[in-house]
Amino acid sequence: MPDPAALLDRVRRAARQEQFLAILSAEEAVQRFYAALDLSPLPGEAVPLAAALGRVVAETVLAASDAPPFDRASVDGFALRAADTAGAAEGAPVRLRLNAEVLACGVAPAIEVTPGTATAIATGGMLPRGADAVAMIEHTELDEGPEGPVLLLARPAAPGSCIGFAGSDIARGETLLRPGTLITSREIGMLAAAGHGTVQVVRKPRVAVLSTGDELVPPGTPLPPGGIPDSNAAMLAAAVAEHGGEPVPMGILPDDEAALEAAVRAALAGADLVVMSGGTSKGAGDVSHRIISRLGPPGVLVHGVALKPGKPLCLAAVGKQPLVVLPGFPTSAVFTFQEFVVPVIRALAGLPPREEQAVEAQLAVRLPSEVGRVEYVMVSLAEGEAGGRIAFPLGKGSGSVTAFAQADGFFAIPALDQGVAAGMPVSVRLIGGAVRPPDLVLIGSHCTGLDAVLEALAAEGWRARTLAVGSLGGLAAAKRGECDLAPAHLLDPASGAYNTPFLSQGLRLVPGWQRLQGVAFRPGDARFEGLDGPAAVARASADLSCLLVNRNAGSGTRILLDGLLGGARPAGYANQPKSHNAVAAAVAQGRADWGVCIETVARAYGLGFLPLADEVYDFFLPEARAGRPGVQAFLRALATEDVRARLRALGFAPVAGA
Ligand SMILES: Nc1nc2c(c(=O)[nH]1)N[C@H]1C(S)=C(S)[C@@H](COP(=O)(O)OP(=O)(O)OC[C@H]3O[C@@H](n4cnc5c(N)ncnc54)[C@H](O)[C@@H]3O)O[C@H]1N2
Ligand code: MOO
Repeated sequence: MPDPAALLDRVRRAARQEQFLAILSAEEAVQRFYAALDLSPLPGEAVPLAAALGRVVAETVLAASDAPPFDRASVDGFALRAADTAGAAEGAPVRLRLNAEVLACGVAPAIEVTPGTATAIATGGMLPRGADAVAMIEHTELDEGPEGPVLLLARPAAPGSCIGFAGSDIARGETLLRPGTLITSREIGMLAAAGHGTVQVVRKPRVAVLSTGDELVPPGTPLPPGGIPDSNAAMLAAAVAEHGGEPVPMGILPDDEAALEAAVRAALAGADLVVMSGGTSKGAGDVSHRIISRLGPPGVLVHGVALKPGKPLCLAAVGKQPLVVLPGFPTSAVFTFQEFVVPVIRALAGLPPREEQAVEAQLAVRLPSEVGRVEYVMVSLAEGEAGGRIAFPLGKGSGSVTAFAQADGFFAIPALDQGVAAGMPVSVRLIGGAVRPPDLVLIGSHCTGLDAVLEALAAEGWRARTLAVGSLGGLAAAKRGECDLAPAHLLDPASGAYNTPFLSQGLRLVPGWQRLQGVAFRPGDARFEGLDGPAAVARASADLSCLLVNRNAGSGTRILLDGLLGGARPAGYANQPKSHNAVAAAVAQGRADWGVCIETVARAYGLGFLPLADEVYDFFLPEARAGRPGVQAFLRALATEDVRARLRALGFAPVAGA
């Protein structure tokens, strides 16, 4: 733990200092970085075929042998001379004396097929000298003559018939594979057939992966207070392998200059490329900077790029060896890795540039953007009413670990634009290849009960996509025809009824289940114990020391709570996470003292629970979408006793007739 005075000093120094080199555009950054590197494929190495899968061919491979290696029969039958069979007909078969050998596979023929003779041969058997055709066994009969067995053939055989000629598939010396070919099982089969036991492949670029940060712990180990699992290193190592590199995990380094410098030097010595993450934007960033400047020219080439996510990206080189410091935020790290580092790894690995694919889509909601940086927005794609695609921003910031993983793609908002209006066309670059539209799109409120229905659907092979945007957001999407179902729990204060009052033309309501909303608090908290729900809300909201964890605007829970608060703004009101789980977690961890969530979730976190409302969770269904197979499957699943039993087990009460 650094002492507070040292920490303050570090903060002051960081604040004084010019943090970034001149901020470059992404294009300028790429140009400056790549110009300093040698991006030709690494030298080749011979590997046995068994180890060649996924490798890249380093040099042109010429076939070492013919395939097939000799003329061979392509049917079971008799090797013979075509000229002998002229005039053969039903009723007037040609008679050929059978030679005393049988040419099974792997048998070298010993007897020449002379005029008037034939030799029995198996599919794949080596053609004997003298023979120039093979007759299928089905077209022959055997007879016994004075000099032994005789073949009767009732139809003529053309020269070359039923023969696979040597080298007809692969000719020795023919080009089999060219440099840059990715070796799959198919290439391996060809290599084996053409006489190769090994193949020259591009050496995999070794990519050292280092994480920096005192807060990081290896994934899967218990988190100390303030600890964060090192997800960047795990993700980066896998991404390195996905693009033909060999990850060299170097572990987690504390924010300590000497240790970091030693580790970076070791990484440079043992790898072709060094990728670090974390500590690029603030105090510790200076550390990386100072270290890099001591490693040798040219050093830092780029620090600061006008894009979001990824502004603090640092691109450097030692000699021609690339060294990259990615921002610590996971989305920023993965995004900048994909954009700036993947092309380098692929080039060194001898792989062609990654194929980029873009699709046009309509932006579902208005999106503001900061002027001055190109902003990349991660989106989920859904099918619109007219068959077009709709892009929904995931709405997760650079600190999210899920945004990149869950997005179908991203689009760019130019640096000088203040945002994009809803309904505008955007060009979405796909992540991870083509998107197969889901069978079912649900947009709206999330409920743990929904997982029970979707699990049953998944078991039948249906792929559903859910976007949790809150009940009101879902209702709006349903009205615009952008989803198949909009799960919602919307209370109409005037009538006290749920959901039905919000129906409009073109929408129908599919009954779901009832669930209990209430106040969650830590058991034993005397400020709540023994009260009923509404009394607890009244008391807690009047107590300044009692911290609320609120919910996001537009969520049904927020509407319920706002109704109960009647305009009051208790302490903690600005803390507005997006799920029941996040509310329960905040209370359980003591970051807040109370919040509103469903009973099932409160209980799962071991919290006390004071009921507020038995609310109804239903599904708005756009009429135009009712006939879709995915929707029909959903309705069927919802009605099965299995799903209803699962819902009851989770603490939900399925509505009769649902
Ligand atoms: N005063 C300023 N603050 C920040 C600026 C700025 O310009 N001025 N830039 C912001 C931007 S933009 C980004 S992006 C982040 C990047 O910060 P760093 O690269 O310095 O990263 P850290 O501070 O070390 O970490 C940020 C965040 O990410 C978590 N992290 C770090 N490494 C990992 C890892 N291996 N696995 C998972 N998570 C990791 C770390 O715990 C922090 O939560 O800075 C903004 N701030
Ligand atoms: O540029 Mo930072 O990467 O926005 O989060």
